[in-house]
Amino acid sequence: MSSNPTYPSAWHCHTLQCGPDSLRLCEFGGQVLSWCSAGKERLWLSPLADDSGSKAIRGGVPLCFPWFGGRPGLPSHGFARTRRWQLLRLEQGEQQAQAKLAFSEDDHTLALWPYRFQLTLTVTLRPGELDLALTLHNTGTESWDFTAALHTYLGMAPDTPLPELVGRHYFDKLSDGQDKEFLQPIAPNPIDAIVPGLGRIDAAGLSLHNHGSDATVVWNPGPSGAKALADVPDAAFAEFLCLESAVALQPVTLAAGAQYQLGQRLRLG
Ligand SMILES: O=P(O)(O)OC[C@H]1O[C@@H](O)[C@H](O)[C@@H](O)[C@@H]1O
Repeated sequence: MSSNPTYPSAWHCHTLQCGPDSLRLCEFGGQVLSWCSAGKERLWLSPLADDSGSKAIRGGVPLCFPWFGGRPGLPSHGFARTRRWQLLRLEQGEQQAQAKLAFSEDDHTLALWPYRFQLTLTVTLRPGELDLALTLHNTGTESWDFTAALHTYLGMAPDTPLPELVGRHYFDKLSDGQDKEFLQPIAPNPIDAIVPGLGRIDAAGLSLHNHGSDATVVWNPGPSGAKALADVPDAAFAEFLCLESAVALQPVTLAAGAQYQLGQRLRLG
């Protein structure tokens, strides 16, 4: 297993290589940080991302669980992105490379959310393709509800044309969930949209396929929002767009012993 010395040691990073394509991921948060395909970085990672290994990393693909969004007095987007995951497997290959990480309850998570679970993230890299599959397993004896997201930060301008979104209705988190119609271009205004459904989105030569989700979340803080975020450089709102595969509209109830999969596949072309 190779670890990556260029990222903070507190993140515990590893590299996947598949032919010329490469990917970096870390045990902290079970988070993918970088995906280089066809010679280009496809994700965005903030140069000001917290490097302590105790706060959420701004960029890559944070995993939100067991809730998406905020809850009074509890960590934003749950706790999965701020805990260390266990690397189970890392396999390199010319046609396919794969990593598997897992995360289960511990005393810290039980104090915040009193349920037993196992999350498994399978990251599969193929030439021109990244597949992310998050399996949620209820390992306890009672059912629990969750919302969740693969909070993907794409390294593309927020005014990138998104033809599948134009004209669709969304819930606007910036105005108390009001129903609005999606218009382009987004930038330079902030956007925080929960768009029901939407299995596939094309964005600047990249296609995204979401599965297991009830919505795609589109987020960019805009200039004023970026200024308010300590871990985003002021002008960097123009460098990324989050297109998230999410269970955000309706919590899913998972019975004891049951499993659920939420995923996103990104493909060039
Ligand atoms: O700053 P955080 O906790 O990583 O969240 C960033 C954004 O994540 C998005 O998914 C949410 O819809 C936004 O409301 C939120 O501001």
